[in-house]
Amino acid sequence: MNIIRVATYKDLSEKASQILLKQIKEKSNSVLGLATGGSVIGTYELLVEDHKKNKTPYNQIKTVNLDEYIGLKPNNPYSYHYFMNQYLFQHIDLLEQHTHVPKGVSDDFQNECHQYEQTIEQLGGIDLQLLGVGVNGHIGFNEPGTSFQSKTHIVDLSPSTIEVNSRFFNTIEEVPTKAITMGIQTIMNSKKIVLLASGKTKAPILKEILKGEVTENVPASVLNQHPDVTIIADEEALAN
Ligand SMILES: O=P(O)(O)OC[C@H]1O[C@](O)(CO)[C@@H](O)[C@@H]1O
Repeated sequence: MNIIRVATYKDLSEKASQILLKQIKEKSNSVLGLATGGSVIGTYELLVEDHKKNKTPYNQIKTVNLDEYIGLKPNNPYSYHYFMNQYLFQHIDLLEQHTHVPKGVSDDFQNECHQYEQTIEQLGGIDLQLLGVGVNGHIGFNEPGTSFQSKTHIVDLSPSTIEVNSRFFNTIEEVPTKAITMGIQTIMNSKKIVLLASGKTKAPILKEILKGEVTENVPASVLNQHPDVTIIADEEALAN
């Protein structure tokens, strides 16, 4: 595991955007695995700024997102589809048909999960997967106890996740209790992984991950078994 220590969230976003831009420049048809949540907003803002200034092309880039809340349509302002359009997709020349976000509304979720895995396979796999990490160690919405062999599946969100993510909703009651998420095996099949950890709330879980012990109680600990993981963490997240 390669740990890049930075001072602030701004520096973390700067570093992450540089790594993504390097990937895009080296492989213009890269398949990027994308995340949502607070950790990645600064990175997406810098990619948009770069595109406006330097016209970095995204027209051959494909994207696959980690997760989506069950019950939220793509046009719901609280959905991850909406998040991605708001913070990234609508500001760059990425083709909509090249973006893939798991469907939060479907009459056959088992098929949706299977189709999502098929999509990733047909794209040739993920070249670079961007991750945040939940305070309980979740990656995507893979909560503690999720099998390391899991593929895209439906999850019951943990109380901790519902509580923490309620900050993006009006009330905690509005937070969906289920989600569709890439599985841990799906994530681990990515060629490269970049995990962002910012702020003091992530210090305890980051310490767990960096211990090196691999346990399904800490989903992100599985990254210790991946050949090409970069963790970008700021001082607060690395404070013991
Ligand atoms: O970056 P945040 O908002 O701390 O979220 C961390 C993780 O939690 C999720 O938002 C799921 O709750 C992931 O998509 C994200 O990587």
